[in-house]
Amino acid sequence: MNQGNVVIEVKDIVTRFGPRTVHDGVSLQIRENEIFAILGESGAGKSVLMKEMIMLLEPNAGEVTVLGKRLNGISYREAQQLRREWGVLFQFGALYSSMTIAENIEVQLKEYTKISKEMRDKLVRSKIALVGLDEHVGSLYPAELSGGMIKRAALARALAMEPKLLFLDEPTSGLDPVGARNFDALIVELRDMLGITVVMITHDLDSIFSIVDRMAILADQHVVAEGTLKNVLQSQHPFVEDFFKNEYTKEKYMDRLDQNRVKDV
Ligand SMILES: Nc1ncnc2c1ncn2[C@@H]1O[C@H](COP(=O)(O)OP(=O)(O)OP(=O)(O)O)[C@@H](O)[C@H]1O
Repeated sequence: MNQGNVVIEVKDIVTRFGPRTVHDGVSLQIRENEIFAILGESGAGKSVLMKEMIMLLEPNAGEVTVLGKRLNGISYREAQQLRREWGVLFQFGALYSSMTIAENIEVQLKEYTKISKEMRDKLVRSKIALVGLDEHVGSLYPAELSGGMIKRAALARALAMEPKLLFLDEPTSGLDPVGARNFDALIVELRDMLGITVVMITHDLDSIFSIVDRMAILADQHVVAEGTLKNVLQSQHPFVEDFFKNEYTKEKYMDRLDQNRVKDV
């Protein structure tokens, strides 16, 4: 597995909304082929940071570079090209309710490519299979699917353009424990099979302990810890202490914490 090249670089980002400063010099690097998590308490600016990576928001200062392209001052043409390189799974699936699952998956293929209807149908079928859904799901509407199926359908849509990067906003939230672990396994499988890089916002300790390669902790307008679980656990920042070193976590994940040999845990 190649986990060398930096595919996303965030450098000294400052983000303000009116008088509120959300980021005040946020920097991090995400490498090719890794599963990278953004952690932090509610309101820490995780979603805003992800939106800045996918050009839905612009920071007040600092630089974001994605796949070698600086987003500051990027031309319309380059921005459109870059948008094809990523897929995004928003927190609540965000499928179009008036379209079937197949039509939802087809949206970007229609918008960004000139491929024939027959080929689009083939691609849609292959994406539905890729995320582990049954072929007939393509003709159903979002309202006819369970929460877990909606997540998978939204993932199929995010993968429609065969992106290099996959952004996931709390992918396992709202899923039951079995569904959440199955979804984690799917993310790993897709990363391995497709060679993509995965960036996810998560609060899910099971995901963090089992599938995440590296992570960044956002707090106090900064990245207060970044790296592998082992690196992050060395931090004594109050968020890290509360999130990873509380009694419940220590008991439930004793093995993983022991493997990472953290002092005072
Ligand atoms: N478009 C916007 N306009 C004004 N304020 C915003 C906007 N987007 C986000 N904010 C503010 O920025 C802060 C960070 O929001 P963000 O959604 O990034 O938090 P988060 O870390 O993702 O939280 P959560 O875990 O609750 O989703 C919040 O105070 C939010 O109200």
